[in-house]
Amino acid sequence: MGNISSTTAIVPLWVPVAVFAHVFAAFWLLKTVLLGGSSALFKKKKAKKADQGQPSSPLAPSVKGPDANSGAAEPDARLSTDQNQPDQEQQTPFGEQQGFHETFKTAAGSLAGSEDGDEEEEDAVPDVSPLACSTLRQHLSVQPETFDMEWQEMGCSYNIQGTTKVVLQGIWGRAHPGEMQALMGPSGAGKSTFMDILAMRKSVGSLSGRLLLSGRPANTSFIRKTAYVPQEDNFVPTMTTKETLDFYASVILPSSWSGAKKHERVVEVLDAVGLGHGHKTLVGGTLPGGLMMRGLSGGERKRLSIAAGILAAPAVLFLDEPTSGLDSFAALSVMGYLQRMARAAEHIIISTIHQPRSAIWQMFDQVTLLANGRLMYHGPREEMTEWFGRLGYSHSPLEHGVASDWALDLVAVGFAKPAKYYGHTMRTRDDLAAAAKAFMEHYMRTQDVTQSDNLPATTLGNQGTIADRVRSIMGPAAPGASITDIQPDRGNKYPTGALRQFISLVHREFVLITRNPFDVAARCLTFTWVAILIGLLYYGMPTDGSSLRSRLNLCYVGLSFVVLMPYISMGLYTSDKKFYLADASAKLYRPVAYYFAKVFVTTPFQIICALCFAWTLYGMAGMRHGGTAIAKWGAIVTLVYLISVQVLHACAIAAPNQDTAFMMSIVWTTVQMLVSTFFVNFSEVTFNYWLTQLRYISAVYFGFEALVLNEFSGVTLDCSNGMGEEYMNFVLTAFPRMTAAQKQILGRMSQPQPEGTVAVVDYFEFGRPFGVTVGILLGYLGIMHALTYLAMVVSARKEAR
Ligand SMILES: Nc1ncnc2c1ncn2[C@@H]1O[C@H](COP(=O)(O)OP(=O)(O)OP(=O)(O)O)[C@@H](O)[C@H]1O
Repeated sequence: MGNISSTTAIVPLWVPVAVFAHVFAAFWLLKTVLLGGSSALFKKKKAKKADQGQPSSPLAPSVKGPDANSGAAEPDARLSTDQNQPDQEQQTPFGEQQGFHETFKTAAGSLAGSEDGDEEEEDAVPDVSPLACSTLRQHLSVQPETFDMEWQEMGCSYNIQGTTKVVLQGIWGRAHPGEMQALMGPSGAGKSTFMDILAMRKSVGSLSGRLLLSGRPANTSFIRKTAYVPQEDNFVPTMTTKETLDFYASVILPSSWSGAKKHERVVEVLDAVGLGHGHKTLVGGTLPGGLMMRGLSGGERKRLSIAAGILAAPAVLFLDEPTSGLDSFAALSVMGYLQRMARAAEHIIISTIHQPRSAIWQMFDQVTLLANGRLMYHGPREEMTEWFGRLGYSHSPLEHGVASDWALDLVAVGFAKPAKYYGHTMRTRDDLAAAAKAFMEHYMRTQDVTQSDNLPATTLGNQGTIADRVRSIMGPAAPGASITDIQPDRGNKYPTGALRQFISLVHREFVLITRNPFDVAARCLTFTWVAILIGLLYYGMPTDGSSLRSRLNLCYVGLSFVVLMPYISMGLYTSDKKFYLADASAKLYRPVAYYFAKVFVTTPFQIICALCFAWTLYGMAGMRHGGTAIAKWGAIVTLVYLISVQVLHACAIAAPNQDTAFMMSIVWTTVQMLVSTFFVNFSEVTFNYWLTQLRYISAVYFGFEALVLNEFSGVTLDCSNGMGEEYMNFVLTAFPRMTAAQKQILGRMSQPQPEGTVAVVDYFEFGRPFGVTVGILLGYLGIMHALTYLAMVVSARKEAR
């Protein structure tokens, strides 16, 4: 039997804990501030360097920013280092208005004025001359495997409530190393579907078709030779460009590569996309929690995406709308770097693109135009207008502008197209079908289509066979048709092992949370300040029986705070889901590596925050003295907090949106707090007693029991003055349905006695051993982790394309 000490507040506990919390938070805040500051300084220096057009390494492109072009005195020097080289880009046999040089000159010159003085603008267009590209090629440490691609009769259909919806049919084409291919079409034409099939990343729908690499059927190893750059990147805003690529290098480059080789590759790729001078620049963007962090410009960010895409030297790089969201000059800059990489490293680039400006349009070698799931054109960019001219749809540059815009207008049907603006154009699906059929006949006639086992023979000039072929192509795609060589790799999809991924993810998670001022630092301070606020209210609690109510309340207040506190982080949990799903769709790492890394990094910080709260409050209020009691209080409060965090995290992942996540969490929290026995003793519930069984899912119920036992068990409060009228009235009002026996206990306590035994533990019918409660709470936490993980994996499956 111990006594509650007559000295109340435990100063040696709460003061060091509160000081630690502030130093801890200040440390992380300072690190973040210094990081942001150095980045800002760095950016200024970098802007100067870019203005001077000084390459920082042999790989850095000789670039000119908008300012450098404004004089237009020597614009072509940049693009034609080798004056003797014939200018391929100017070969526009079918009447394009401007060559690339000329268009770029005009565009860059006109933009220069508007960009003047803008220190943020870091974009520049690289030198894409053959000499510059071959110089770059010589310096690259890794060369991608090169092969010709040929795809035949690709299609996709979905079974929707028993009916077959054909979204893509009869798509043929080819691509060669170093080539830039544009994939265009109106919205819903099937561009994403086609690109996903071609990239072997499509896992839903009935797929058909065949992919040949240098004449041989592709197998699932093809997926490792490709990279996919999505429209939206998924970078951690608080990482630098170098750290970002280091992370990608660690998870996508083969484990057999040494650290030095990976480092070399990261540096050369950053140089190649013109980011070599800003290794320490933060990526920036919106942090989970809403804070905007200054970082890369839109164009630089897109170039970083491209750098991540080409890091593993893929033979084929697929890009989804690489210029979306960029201003005109940044878009030109990004595409310039892309073209340079395609030429230098002989990547095949296949990119969806919407309404490219003239200069960008002319960077493409080949074009695939889709409409309504059909192939309208596939071939050289400069021959597209000629082809449609043959069908009677003529392009007039003066009237219709850029050929790409005109082609998109031409194949867009389903809305009024006044002849005044559109001239002779396609208006109906029948028009599209007729044009697709004509193109297929043309393609079969003019292309040396590779024979393969699954496809009927097609030979140049064999009209009968071609007609058969066309008929089969133009018919609806056979439901359920699939050819194995375009199925996604379902085996070992990851280039690195789970442990390697775990280590890389631990580093990224650490940076993600410690550099976010809303995360570690703010949370630690909030927990401590709230504890101080509550502690001030309870500071100097008496040590006799009159403190019974306060001590009991504090047990409950401590737990209710940690149950409610995770709500301030709901935004972090929902953004975490978005973040994970984007990476999962890119199949960057195993879900289990991600989950363990997340738990491994976040749990210690959560424990620190919970303990700062628990012990500051405990010490200030002057709860039961003694190391064991203090440790037990800290353990229970922390466990309930971890459970609460995990429940909210699980809700954020399982729910389709944040509002639903809030609703699910609030139901759980209500149960936690109501069925904790603090508000109503279970034996007093006469109506709907079954509801009290919900206690078994209430972490607060178990936690409250442990804290009450910790505070009162084996303790004798001095009741020599009795509890007094005030406390008696409080207890009677708070527990109106008391049994006669309970009232008797209370009556005893109300009388002045030399030493009164506190009957709180008896009243609540508490008695579970502390170890059992801890075991139950740990089990609860484990189950919540399992459910969160399950919800994560299920959500990722639902996102399958
Ligand atoms: N899982 C699916 N189930 C049923 N239909 C689908 C599914 N996914 C896509 N579609 C349909 O397939 C068609 C082609 O879609 P896709 O996303 O490939 O077009 P897109 O050309 O990329 O369009 P956008 O430019 O708007 O992205 C659309 O009509 C779309 O509604």
